[in-house]
Amino acid sequence: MRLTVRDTKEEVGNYIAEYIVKRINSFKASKEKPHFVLGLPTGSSPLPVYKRIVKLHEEGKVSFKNVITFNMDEYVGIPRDHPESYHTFMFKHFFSLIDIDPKNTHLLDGNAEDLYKECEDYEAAIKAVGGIDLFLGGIGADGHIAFNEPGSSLTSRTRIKTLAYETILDNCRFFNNDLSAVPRMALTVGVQTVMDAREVVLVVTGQNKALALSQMIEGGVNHMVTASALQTHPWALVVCDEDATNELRVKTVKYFKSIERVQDEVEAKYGSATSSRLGLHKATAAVVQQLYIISRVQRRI
Ligand SMILES: N[C@@H]1[C@@H](O)[C@H](O)[C@@H](COP(=O)(O)O)O[C@@H]1O
Repeated sequence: MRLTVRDTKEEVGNYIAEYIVKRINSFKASKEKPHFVLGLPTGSSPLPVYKRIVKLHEEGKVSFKNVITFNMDEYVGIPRDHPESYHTFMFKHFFSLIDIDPKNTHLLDGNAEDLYKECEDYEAAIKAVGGIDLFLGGIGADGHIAFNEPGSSLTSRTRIKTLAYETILDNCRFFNNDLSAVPRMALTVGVQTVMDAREVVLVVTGQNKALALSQMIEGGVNHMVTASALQTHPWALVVCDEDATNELRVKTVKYFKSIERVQDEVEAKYGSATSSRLGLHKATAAVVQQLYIISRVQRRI
């Protein structure tokens, strides 16, 4: 797992937006795999990401013509056109502002007649398009990813979940602070559904996420902090702002910042080849070799 720290939530949004746009633009469509498949979250933290992607789209720097999306979750029992439904959120802040074909956007239907079948069909739909290439996620104050509340199985798949009281309290701000108006249940992709994505990027901003961030990065893999499962993902990136680092050890933050500095040096030296994992691997190997040679020369001196 990599951690990238930026000063503000806007900078976090810009960084992730540009990262995702780069991925979409470097995707090579083929007959077998004509679409880039993107997993998406709702919440206040990803808003700066969507804002920046929309801007890049307006500037003609990215198109969503060959992108398919799957959202992480949706409340059960509120109308699709409710101002706080995740359907409304996604169309308002993203889908209506880009050139995506609405047929290519997928959201769970929290009003489906058979909610179990809805969840099974969602997993099947993800599978049918070859899995998710990049899953963008947020984190709850209790460390949940999507709506996988504490105690969720780390091998869970799309299903119905009862929301934790902490999450209901957190989300109350979106429902005019009326606790009774917040839905008590949701449909959510499982931890394993997220883990199956080829790449996962997590947006973590604000002081209220600091404890969850330290638990997911410095604690062990634990079902009480479901986002910690990402520690075992082969390609996970967490991007946070300074406020969210408040509970991390200074050493942890310094460590990840140093990794980023070295990577920047490598990229400056080896250029765009490093944007691919293979390129980065080769470049890193070359740098390691150089450092080894330098250290031997120094020892002789
Ligand atoms: N189901 C969503 C999560 O996917 C999201 O990560 C979380 C944090 O939201 P916010 O970014 O508003 O703090 O809210 C909800 O619980």
